[in-house]
Amino acid sequence: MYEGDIASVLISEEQIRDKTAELAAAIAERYPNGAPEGDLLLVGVLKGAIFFMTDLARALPIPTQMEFMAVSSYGSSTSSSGVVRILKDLDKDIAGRHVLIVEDIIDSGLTLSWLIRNLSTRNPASLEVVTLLRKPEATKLEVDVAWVGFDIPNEFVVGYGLDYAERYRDLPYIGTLDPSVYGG
Ligand SMILES: O=P(O)(O)OC[C@H]1O[C@H](OP(=O)(O)OP(=O)(O)O)[C@H](O)[C@@H]1O
Ligand code: HPA
Ligand SMILES: [Mg+2]
Repeated sequence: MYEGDIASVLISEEQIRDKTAELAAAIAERYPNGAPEGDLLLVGVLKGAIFFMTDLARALPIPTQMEFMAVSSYGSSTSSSGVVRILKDLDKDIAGRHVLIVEDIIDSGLTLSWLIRNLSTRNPASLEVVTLLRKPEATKLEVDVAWVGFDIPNEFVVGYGLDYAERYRDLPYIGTLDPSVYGG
């Protein structure tokens, strides 16, 4: 699949599975009796977080509900446009709910810092973040994140939900993209 486009496998399927189980156990400790004001509400950030969100929900030993929000700042580029747009808002009110934002990656930090600010104004009972990946060298805006799966080098990655121009999301692992694909 995608022969020649992937320069290297950075994180294997098995590593993703093990890390998801580890994160789920850590998250469950934070909500020992589930969330008191109704089930924990997972807010997945489309589209990148879809695979992580569904795997995490199934690994969590506490009841959860799911909402999705779509925001976009990358389009078909490998760097953030700097402008975050809501493409799809939450369907439900989150006031009084325990909310866990589920992200695939924190790169510049722009998307998440914007999202935290936006969701905070809706008065959730608590608001935490779990991200599978983070690029510490690329982060421009520090974001308070409770759980991070992997810190990775500052390279453009694809797979397991992450795209380049909408491609490669369906890869089961996370890999680096050969620069020839985006003309680098
Ligand atoms: O920390 P940042 O520099 O803001 O980058 C992180 C965000 O960028 C990607 O989303 P994208 O805008 O590509 O939308 P997508 O998930 O639909 O691919 C990714 O899924 C994160 O949401
Ligand atoms: O490295 C990345 N890959 C894919 N999408 C992204 N969005 C932010 N950073 C990345
Ligand atoms: Mg994208």
